Amino acid sequence: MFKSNFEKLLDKVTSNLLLEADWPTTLEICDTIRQKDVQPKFALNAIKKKLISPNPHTAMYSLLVLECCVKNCGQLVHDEVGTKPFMEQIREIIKTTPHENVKNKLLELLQTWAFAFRAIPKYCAVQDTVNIMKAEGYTFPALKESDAMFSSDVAPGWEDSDCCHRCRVKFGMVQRKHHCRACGQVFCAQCSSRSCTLPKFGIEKPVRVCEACFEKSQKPQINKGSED
Ligand SMILES: O=P(O)(O)O[C@@H]1[C@H](O)[C@H](OP(=O)(O)O)[C@@H](O)[C@H](O)[C@H]1O
Ligand SMILES: [Zn+2]
Ligand SMILES: [Zn+2]
Repeated sequence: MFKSNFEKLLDKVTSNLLLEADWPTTLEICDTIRQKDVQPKFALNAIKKKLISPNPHTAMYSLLVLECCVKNCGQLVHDEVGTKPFMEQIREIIKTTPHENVKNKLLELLQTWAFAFRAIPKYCAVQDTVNIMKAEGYTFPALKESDAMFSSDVAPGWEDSDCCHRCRVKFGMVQRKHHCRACGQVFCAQCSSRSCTLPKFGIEKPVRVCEACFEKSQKPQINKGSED
């Protein structure tokens, strides 16, 4: 049966033969999500399936993948994790998992995410879940605020418009829309014919960018270090 690169990587990092977490491959999984090689919803469903594995290693390693994705993939993953349905599934797993360490780690993650999302109303389902579970008598470990610092930029969402952001030509049957992966704006083919990698967004393969973002990518990065 055909398995996508993402699924192969996920099988690899959640193998019950592993003696310790395979962090390089776990980070590679984050990259496949950030590069949009895999849809976040699909990725998270696959991770959740591993989370309910009867094998304690598989379950725990998949939890480390989930933690890493939330830390490194930004809004792409937060938009899935911060939803009521996902939170209900996490609550269910906490109630039913036979693995005590998975249960404790999930409680820790819930609290960390609730703190990290405290100023983002659309993810209020996370704090609501923590509150409900506290009311149900679950005890949460002490919060380590350092764990709630989510790093890394993620490419911006795509804007929509009926004309090119640069030359204002109207889109139609002939003039097709295209998106710049660097700024997320919509352009005609002529204004977005270039491509380049976007390492700051974890995009290591050349993707379509607009003229302005291409020019920016060609300038040497102004290093913020001290002038030598
Ligand atoms: O091919 P179309 O039917 O025009 O559809 C467009 C392409 O999928 C574009 O991909 P691209 O940016 O990689 O070109 C995308 O940016 C647009 O939003 C879509 O409308
Ligand atoms: Zn244009
Ligand atoms: Zn751009």
